Amino acid sequence: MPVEQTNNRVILKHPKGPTVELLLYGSHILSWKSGSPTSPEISERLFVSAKAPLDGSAPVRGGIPIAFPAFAAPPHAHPEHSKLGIHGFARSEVWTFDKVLQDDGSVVSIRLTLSPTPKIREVYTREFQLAFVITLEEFQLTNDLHVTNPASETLEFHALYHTYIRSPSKDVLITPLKGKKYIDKTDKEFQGLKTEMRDAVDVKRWTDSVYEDTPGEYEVKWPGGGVSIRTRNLKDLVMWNPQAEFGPKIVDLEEGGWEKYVCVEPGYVRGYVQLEGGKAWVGTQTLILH
Ligand SMILES: O=P(O)(O)OC[C@H]1O[C@H](O)[C@H](O)[C@@H](O)[C@@H]1O
Repeated sequence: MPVEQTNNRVILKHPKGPTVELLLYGSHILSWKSGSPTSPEISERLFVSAKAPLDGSAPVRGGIPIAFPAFAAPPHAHPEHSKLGIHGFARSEVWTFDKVLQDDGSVVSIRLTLSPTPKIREVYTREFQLAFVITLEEFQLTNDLHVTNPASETLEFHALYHTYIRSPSKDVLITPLKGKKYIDKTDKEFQGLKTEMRDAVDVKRWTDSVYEDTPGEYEVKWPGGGVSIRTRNLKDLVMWNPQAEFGPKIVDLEEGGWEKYVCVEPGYVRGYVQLEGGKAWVGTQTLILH
């Protein structure tokens, strides 16, 4: 079976060997195992902390969390987001497995959905419908977040994929961000925009940078591996790794976990997506293995 469902998980199995495993909680992708064109051995491509609870008691530290409708910590600037926790509610609600969209031998694709629940309505009063489409191919994984606004007034939101790419954080380099403006959240004295001067960005030090108006296509490289990221409708990019400076303060991050990943997070987080009543928006990331 190309798609298996248990109580709380869904597993996609590509006929060539790659798999994706996700929790219904958060529609949270926990695992993407795949070979690449240059190294056919199937291996894990995402990082999940060994200390992450996977029982739905808290958002998962690792994999691909979805931030919606607000990115980052309260206090949120948007009045409709004032009661939301960090990164909004999409990553901490149980989604519904809707259906298999495609299963033709080269592509396995499924859709999950989320609509307002009583719990969401306690903190967020706007109407919305979310659909998350996961598409697994031999060497790539695509995520499409569909946001529909069934109301008549414009819906304003952030959306972001908080992707934990398994990689040696001391060696990883991300391009092309030179010349791009960003907020350095680790710099408590200066919260204005800085300009990226580096040809390739590393995360050797504690990094929490929100780049705006980025190219939408990125290369994440390290000796012996790499991932290309292609995006659609996600104009910003967040880069995050706490390193030893901040990592030990994160209770659900395993000791030394910060050495095993880089978070490269395509999103729309500077300003809000403005979605007119009755319309839909799709934000896409595709991860392509080298
Ligand atoms: O701990 P979390 O809620 O998962 O957030 C983890 C990180 O997410 C983003 O990258 C933010 O820019 C960081 O400031 C935050 O620390």
